[in-house]
Amino acid sequence: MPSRHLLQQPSPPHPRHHRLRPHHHSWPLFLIAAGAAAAATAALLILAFLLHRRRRLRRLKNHSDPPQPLPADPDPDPPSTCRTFTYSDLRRATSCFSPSNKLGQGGFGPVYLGNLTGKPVAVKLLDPGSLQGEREFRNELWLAPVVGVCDRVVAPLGFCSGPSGRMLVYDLMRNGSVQEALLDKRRPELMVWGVRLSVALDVARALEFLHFGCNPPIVHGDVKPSNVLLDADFSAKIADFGLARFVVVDDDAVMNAEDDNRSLTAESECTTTAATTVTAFEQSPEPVDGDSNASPAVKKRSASGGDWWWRQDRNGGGGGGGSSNVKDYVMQWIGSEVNKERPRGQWAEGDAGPKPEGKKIKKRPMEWWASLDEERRSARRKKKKPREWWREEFCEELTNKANKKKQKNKKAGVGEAEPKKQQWWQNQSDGDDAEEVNSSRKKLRKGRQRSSDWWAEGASSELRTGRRNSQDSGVGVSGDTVPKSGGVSSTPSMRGTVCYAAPEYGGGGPLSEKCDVYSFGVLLLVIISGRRPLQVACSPMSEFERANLVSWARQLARAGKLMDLVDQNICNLDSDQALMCITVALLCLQRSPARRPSMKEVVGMLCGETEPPHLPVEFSPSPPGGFMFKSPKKARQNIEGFKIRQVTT
Ligand SMILES: Nc1ncnc2c1ncn2[C@@H]1O[C@H](COP(=O)(O)OP(=O)(O)OP(=O)(O)O)[C@@H](O)[C@H]1O
Repeated sequence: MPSRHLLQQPSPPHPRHHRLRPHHHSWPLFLIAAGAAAAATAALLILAFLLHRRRRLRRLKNHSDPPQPLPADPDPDPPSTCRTFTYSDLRRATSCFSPSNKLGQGGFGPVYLGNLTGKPVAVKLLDPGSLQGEREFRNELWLAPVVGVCDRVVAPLGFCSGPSGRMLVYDLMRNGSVQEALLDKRRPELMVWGVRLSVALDVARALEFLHFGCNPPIVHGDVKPSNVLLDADFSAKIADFGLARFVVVDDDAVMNAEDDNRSLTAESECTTTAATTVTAFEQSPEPVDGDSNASPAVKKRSASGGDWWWRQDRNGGGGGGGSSNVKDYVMQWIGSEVNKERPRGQWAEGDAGPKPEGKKIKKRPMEWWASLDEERRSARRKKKKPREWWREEFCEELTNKANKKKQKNKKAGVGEAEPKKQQWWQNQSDGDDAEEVNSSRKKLRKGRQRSSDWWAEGASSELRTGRRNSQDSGVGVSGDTVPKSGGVSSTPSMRGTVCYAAPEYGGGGPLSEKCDVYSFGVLLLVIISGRRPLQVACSPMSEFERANLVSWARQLARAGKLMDLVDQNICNLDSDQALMCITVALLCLQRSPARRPSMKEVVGMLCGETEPPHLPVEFSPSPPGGFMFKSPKKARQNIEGFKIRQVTT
């Protein structure tokens, strides 16, 4: 029989229970740890709440009374000529940005009428979060001391930059912009020929100053009626230097261009290859050069435009304010915007400087993200033959759509209508052998071309690429349906404004002085005709050909009826001057930048100081009967005859 002692001994714990049950010694530790964790979480929550509350209070305080002085600003130092204003100064000046004081709305933001101790001013308010406005703000400030010396330019008097917002202050131009005065309000003062001519001449002189009176030369980049402001006596001044750039001549490119020029024929159109442009804050301006005939040699820099920018940043700024923040800013901009908007390669090769060779550049996440799609597409394109790629991209989608439509029709009991025509793209990808399909496709293409020609001819290629563009951007509806005065922006993209941007610039070429010349040509036609460059007609088809001002002007030139362009409402018209102005405009609108005159030549022609201009060959009236001669001998005779007639007339 077992002893009592043995019976009372506890049985050994089950191994599983032993593992799961906490040892009775660890209980207090466990409780302490749990308590500490709970306390830490509570403390964190309270801290987060307090921080949030403090931030909210600070934000509210900022809105009611902005702090002064301004906090450390990452922007370049403001130019000495510009005054610094506080938010309260400008709020008071504009009666708390009262809607009744609103002068207009631009891509930058709204513009308000203000009164600074008796001086009337215009206050431009930067829309918060606007990248475009941010860039323009810097550009305007940087250029103010350079362009402000010219009395045909509206430069900022001062600025405000703080957590409450950014603002630029300008002299008030009492008669608003040419867009408003001429196209919207049709001011009677502008119905006098002499006033229109003087407006055109003022703008031409302002551009001449930018191109020849500044060193390095400045390209405005966005010449259009809403950027031409009229003061009390209708003198015109050019404004808005948000897209302006310095022209920097690239040494290496000059050498190459010189070499190239030796081998090029007289037809060469290569004048701008040696120059590149940089934004104002990428290059510190030099004092205005008194010599307005600065030769290209004077304009040369020791480093190329792109190289200069790169080096300046590596050295951590210098050059009068180019801080490393500028690079960060530009890089951010490139990452987020340029990849979307700019044609590939321009920034990488032109403005952003050379890439270090043999080293794979590590992309920032944002840049990588922006370029991912493009890379993937180009890799796919490389692997596949063009037709395969095309089929994959488009035909499959079209086929799917057609199949869906077929199924829908079947369900609805509708017979298949012209199946072959519907699926011409499938035939295309299957070998291009169906005669019928080919002809229908040709017809389609032909039709498309015809209707788009007039559009493409005058409007910038931006229109064709369908990028973000202005609301009015020179486009109007025929009749009197005009935008409400002062309310419509003509926001430019990063390549100028639709209808005013030179075709080579909108299409991805470099920005040069000749781009301004082209835009001036469009502006001149607008001033003479008193209408927008693109006027969408609602009425008869005869209006259709007049819709695009530039191509209509070209047509009229070929038909020898240029005077049809002149605004019927103009009084005291001087027909000779009007004809001369239209001819100058057409010279500026030549497709080849090299053939366009310089702004100096334009001023000379408009003032009557130089030879009256001749119509460019591309716009000369067609010879009677055209050039469709059957016999080459007869054709030669007729052409010779036409040439003689042209010279004598
Ligand atoms: N200094 C000024 N004096 C009087 N009115 C002005 C002045 N500056 C601008 N405005 C008015 O404000 C409007 C908007 O100007 P802003 O330069 O911001 O935009 P925009 O040129 O019309 O368009 P975007 O900025 O897209 O080029 C102008 O059309 C003009 O009517």
